[in-house]
Formats: sequence, C-alpha cells, structure tokens
Amino acid sequence: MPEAPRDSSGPGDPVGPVDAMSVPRFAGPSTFARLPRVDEVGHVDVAVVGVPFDGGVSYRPGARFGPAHVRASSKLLRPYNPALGVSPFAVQQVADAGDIAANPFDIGEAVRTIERAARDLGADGTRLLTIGGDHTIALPLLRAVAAVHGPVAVVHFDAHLDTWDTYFGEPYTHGTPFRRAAEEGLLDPERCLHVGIRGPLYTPDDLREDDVLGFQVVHSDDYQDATVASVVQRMRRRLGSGPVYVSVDIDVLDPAHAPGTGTPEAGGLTSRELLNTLRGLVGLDVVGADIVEVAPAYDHAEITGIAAAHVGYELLSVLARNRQDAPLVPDGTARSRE
Ligand SMILES: N=C(N)NCCCC(=O)O
Ligand SMILES: [Zn+2]
Ligand SMILES: [Zn+2]
Repeated sequence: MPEAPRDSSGPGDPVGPVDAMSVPRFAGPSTFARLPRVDEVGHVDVAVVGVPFDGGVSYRPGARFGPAHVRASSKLLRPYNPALGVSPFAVQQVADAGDIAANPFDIGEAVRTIERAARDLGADGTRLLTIGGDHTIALPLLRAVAAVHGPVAVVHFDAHLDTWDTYFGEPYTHGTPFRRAAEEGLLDPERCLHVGIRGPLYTPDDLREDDVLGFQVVHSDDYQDATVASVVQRMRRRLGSGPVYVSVDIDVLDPAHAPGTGTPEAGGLTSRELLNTLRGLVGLDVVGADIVEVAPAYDHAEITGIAAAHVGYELLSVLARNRQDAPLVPDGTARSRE
C-alpha cells in the first residue's frame, strides 16, 4: 500500500494519524489512533506500546487480546480535543511501538522481559502509554519508571486495591503489583492514591495493610457524594509536584461502561466521570501510564475498547497540554481555547 496521507502540516512537525478524509478509518494500518509506527518517525516523545500478557489473572482470562482490541477501537479518535483545548498528536510525536512479546508460560520471565523492553523504549526520555494485558504488568513498568525518576506517586484507577500479597503462593499476579512496588521502594508512600475502589474484600485488614503501604483511597461511592471537581482537587493535593505514574484498570468503570474485563464489580464510575478525572491531571508531571484489564471476549459493541481508547486519548492530551503553557482553572483542568 502506498504511504498513507496523514494529519500533519510541514517538514519537522510531528507526524500525525492517517487522514480520515483520505483513507477511510476501516482501512489502513492497525496502530493506536492510526498513528505512525515508531520506525516510521525519528524522535518519539510518547510511545504507545502493547503488552499482550494475561498470565497473572485470578478469574476470567483474555486480557492478552486487549492491545489489539483497544487499537481497533481507537480508529475514530479525532485530532483535536476540545475538552483540554489541545491537539495531542500535533504538539508531540506520538507513535505506536507494537507489542512486547512476554512469555505466556512463565510469569517471572514475562515480568523481566516487560521491564527490559520498557527501559529500552524509555531510554532516550520517551514516555510510555502502555496497553495491557492484565494488571501484573504495572510492576515491571513501575520498575522501569522508577529507574529513571526514583520513587514515583501512583494514581491508580481500579475497582480493586491490587495490594494483596500472593495468590496460590504466587507473588506476581494482577492482584499484587502495588504491594510488590511498595516493597521494592518504587513508590513515594506520601503521594499514592487509589480511585474507584469498591466491592467485597477478603478481610478488613486489606484496607489497613493498603494504608500502611502508602495509599489513600477515593472510593467509587465518593463520586456520588462529591463532585468530580472535588475528587480532582483531592487527587492533585495528594499527587503533589513530583513524578506521577497513572495506572488505569478499565474495571474502575461500572460493568455497564466496561463489560469486557476479567474481574468486573458493580457500582463503578461512568466513563464521563473517569475521563473528567483524568483531565484533572493537567499540569502534573505524568511520567508514564498504563491502561490494563481490557478482555475483549466479554466486550459488546466495542463498549470497553472505546472507553479504553478514550482513556488513552485523554492521557495523551494531558501530556500534550503539559508541553503548552496555557492557563489552567483552579482545579487543574485546562481552560478551553474556544
Ligand atoms: N487487578 C484486577 N483487575 N483484579 C484483581 C482481583 C484480584 C482478586 O481476584 O481478588
Ligand atoms: Zn481491577
Ligand atoms: Zn487492577
């Protein structure tokens, strides 16, 4: 196929997505948001990378197919984000780095492979937006980020704490990455926060132990009792001014908004609440992010895939906004440029 026309203006400018007015969205390459591959551009500011690994799940399998599904569900994204007043593909070079090939039969080796690949991809300052895969992958991704930045704040969107200790004696699972990360000193215990927590736990100690590891909790129900703006204010106060890693387990959304996931829990966020909360990260030093636990076999009409693609788009928009000095409103969201 000849080189596809892309949304881009001149030589030296970032190469953008394939132009939807020249190549229909259902044709052309299967990269995130129809962006170029990393080997098609020179310098990359942000790489979108897939990790098709689900060897750490405790219930429904299938998140290994998440990267391909989210990419397929990202074809309708457009170049301009009016909510943040930014063109996320025009002010930074975003490109798709393909998938990290992790061993599906050996969790320890998979974790090492993911860490190595994430370190390589981020070696020249490239920031990573990673699409999982199950939540196990957050541990090697945090190792790679902490190797560059030191201990980071984590804002973790999830129905689940994921600070449990082991499953069947296994320390690396999708329910344990943040306990391992805290034990390894990858996290700043004064600046970590879960958002969207709900549902049954194993014992009351789960929350006490989570607290000792350095996490505060915004419960899903807090969105009922408070506004998104007040959640954003609390989140920004907690995350402070140092490096922030954002981990989004798609099951933070209510199963109505994200049925395609492995451990769904009733009573979750709407996609509107999640997208608006993510916009509240503008101005914070976001050094990396992941979107995990999309399991397409349980999805319908791409509901979950589209939600995950939009989460990725907002995260890329936050990174783009951070490159521009446009004014912010007091809760940290951007003033629209209309
Ligand atoms: N990270 C996700 N999605 N789920 C963790 C659930 C762990 C459990 O089965 O108790
Ligand atoms: Zn979860
Ligand atoms: Zn999780």
